Amino acid sequence: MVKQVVTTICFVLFHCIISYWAFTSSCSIHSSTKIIIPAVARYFGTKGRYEEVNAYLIDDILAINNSLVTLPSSKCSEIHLTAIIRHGTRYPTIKNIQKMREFYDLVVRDATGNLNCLSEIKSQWKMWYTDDMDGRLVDKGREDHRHLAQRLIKWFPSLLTEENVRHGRVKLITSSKHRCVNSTIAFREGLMEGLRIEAELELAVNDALMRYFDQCERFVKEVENNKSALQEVKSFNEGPEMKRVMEKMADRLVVPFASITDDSVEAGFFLCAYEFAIQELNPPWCQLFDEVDAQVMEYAGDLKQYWKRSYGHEINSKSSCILFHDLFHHHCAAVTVQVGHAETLLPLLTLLDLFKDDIPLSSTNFATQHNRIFRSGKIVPYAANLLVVLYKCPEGIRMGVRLNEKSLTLPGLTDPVPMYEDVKKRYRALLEGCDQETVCKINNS
Ligand SMILES: O=P(O)(O)O[C@H]1[C@H](OP(=O)(O)O)[C@@H](OP(=O)(O)O)[C@H](O)[C@@H](O)[C@H]1OP(=O)(O)O
Repeated sequence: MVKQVVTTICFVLFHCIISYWAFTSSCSIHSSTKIIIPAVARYFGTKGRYEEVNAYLIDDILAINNSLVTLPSSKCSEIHLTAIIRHGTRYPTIKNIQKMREFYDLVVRDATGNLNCLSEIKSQWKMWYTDDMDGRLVDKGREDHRHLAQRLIKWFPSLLTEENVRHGRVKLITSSKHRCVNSTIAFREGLMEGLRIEAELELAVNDALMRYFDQCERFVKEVENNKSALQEVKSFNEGPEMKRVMEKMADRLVVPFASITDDSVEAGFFLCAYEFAIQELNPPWCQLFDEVDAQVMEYAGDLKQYWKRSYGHEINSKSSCILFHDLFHHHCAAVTVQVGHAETLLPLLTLLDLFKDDIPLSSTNFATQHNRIFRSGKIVPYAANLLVVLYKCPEGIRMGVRLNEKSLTLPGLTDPVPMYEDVKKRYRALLEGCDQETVCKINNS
């Protein structure tokens, strides 16, 4: 009898353990100690965290990884740093909040699937995003910039100094958008905290430099206001890969296929991405996508960036001529920090011929682009940063370029820290041309 009671107790205990594990493993997963990263987090594109690009930061947000950076000889000293930085983690824009709300309402109203996550979405999760959030910076975004400032002090201790701050040799420039202004304020706070000082440090709004795309008439006419400029994106969203994602979503929710659109699956993917990026949760929304779905969603996002901000149209990169020239015009500052958008960085990186695949991204070659170089989540996650350093060496001035705190070798050059003169030779055509007024002029021909 005793043996039977003991066996029963063990069986019940075992069943409880299994069912607890099954529940947590199939839905939103909270761990009291570590953040559980959604399996699809690497596919969030421009909605992705900076930590997904530099995973060592997850354990120590102030760590710097010297093995990722190539320095010139120790006889060289840093004389100038330009840092062009995307704002930190933000809320969704209003257009996406509205899509997310619509999808949430559909799931709550119509979904009858028996996935554990669906019951969590229907019984626990509440739509908390409101239109007024519209792309504003979140607390995590302030942290992104505060921490980046403190890491840059560790990377450049001879440039980011109390003396340079107090003598006006550190300049802060920002886009007028609230997420950029607030990121720059957070960056400044991180700087003061890292240097352990309190000092006056003005920030200057400069949209001609940080939002040049708004003022480039040819870009506005030929891309921003021209729906056909993103035809590849539209075709992909209407194509077989996206259709399969939509079908699988309808099957998981057990709703009519016709009620799931490409906007629905994008909204669901954004709910997953934003819940993780903003609250560091692994939300039930992420369980509605498998890895293949996530790769398709990532490619749709990359197609948008490619055709609207990068190699898709020449004017995309040419619209950044003003920022390109500014990069080679060394203000009297020791450090220039410029805070903008993904669309501030991507055209400039394109103008420098960086992240260029041999085969253009199109609506019909997803299957062969799995190993593409152009992955927006790797290039411009939240707080992405392009660092251009000038070094004074016995042999002359050298230039080092880093993206997201990793050294980059400029295309056409072999030295990871080339002579400045060689860089200027490599980009001579742009330095002698690439006149903003000329390239942005609408050809009335
Ligand atoms: O899809 P949304 O509305 O989020 O697109 C945003 C841009 O976000 P991104 O596509 O880069 O994730 C936003 O860029 P950000 O760097 O400021 O986040 C951009 O400023 C905003 O206008 C939206 O871009 P769109 O091209 O107008 O859709």
